[in-house]
Amino acid sequence: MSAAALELAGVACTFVSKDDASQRYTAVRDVSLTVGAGEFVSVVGPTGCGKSTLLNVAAGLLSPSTGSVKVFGQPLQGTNRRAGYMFQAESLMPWRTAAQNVMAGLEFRGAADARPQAEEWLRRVGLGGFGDRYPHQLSGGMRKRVSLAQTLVLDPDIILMDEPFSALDVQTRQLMENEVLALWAAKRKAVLFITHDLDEAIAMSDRVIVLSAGPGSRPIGEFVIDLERPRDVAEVRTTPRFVELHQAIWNVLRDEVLKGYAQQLQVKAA
Ligand SMILES: Nc1ncnc2c1ncn2[C@@H]1O[C@H](COP(=O)(O)OP(=O)(O)OP(=O)(O)O)[C@@H](O)[C@H]1O
Repeated sequence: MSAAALELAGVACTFVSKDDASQRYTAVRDVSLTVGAGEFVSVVGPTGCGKSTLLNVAAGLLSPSTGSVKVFGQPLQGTNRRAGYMFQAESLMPWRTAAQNVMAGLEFRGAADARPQAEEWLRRVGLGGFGDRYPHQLSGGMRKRVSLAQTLVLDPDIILMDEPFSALDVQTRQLMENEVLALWAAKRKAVLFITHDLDEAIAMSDRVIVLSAGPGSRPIGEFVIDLERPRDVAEVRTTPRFVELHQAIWNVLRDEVLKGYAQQLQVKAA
């Protein structure tokens, strides 16, 4: 059997306060999860449970306190060079045009054809002809498309996405989700997708992993999403199987979400 694209085994992450080393917080504990080559896996969980922490571990931006990370069977050391990232926050350089933003990573690699590749990817994400615009001259949805092109132009084998569309309005978000699915279907890269939106997770994924509330979050449920592809994220939500899956996953997630909110309220009150 070929190795998984990404494998986290027994991962725990404990953060130690800079001011007081006795102050420790274990965000995640005993996390084992895999993403197969070409598989689309989402992780859902209550706010603050450690979803981004796990994505940072997969990206090699954060070393786990215990446990191991393998990328296509090889232990991960340093940043994950097989992966591309798309985060929640705006990642575009405001002083560069859309095309120059998309080209940046290729230029860094010394690619001679950075400009035509960037133009081609802008076209694929529906922004052909917008390459000369600066980020402030684009809408939020368009900027996300540029970010998507910026990630995909590097042709990563693994795509790590942390709530990439959470800042978008519902319609733009659904358009972007469908575009990501179409691009994913064409290239079949491994995707680890973090979201707090269960509908989005089900509509997009092959598998949904549910994390418990923190501290010490860990996977408490794993669901295979057997909805037919290709999917339209808006239409698939109306199918009986989607509703069934939603109910089954929500049954596991509901209590954790309530715990997560209760903890946030305690932190605020303290
Ligand atoms: N560098 C850090 N130092 C200390 N604590 C941290 C650090 N990074 C994350 N945490 C804590 O670890 C927990 C998990 O954070 P993380 O951002 O991974 O959660 P999340 O599930 O992505 O949250 P959200 O759904 O709100 O985006 C939180 O309680 C957070 O405060």
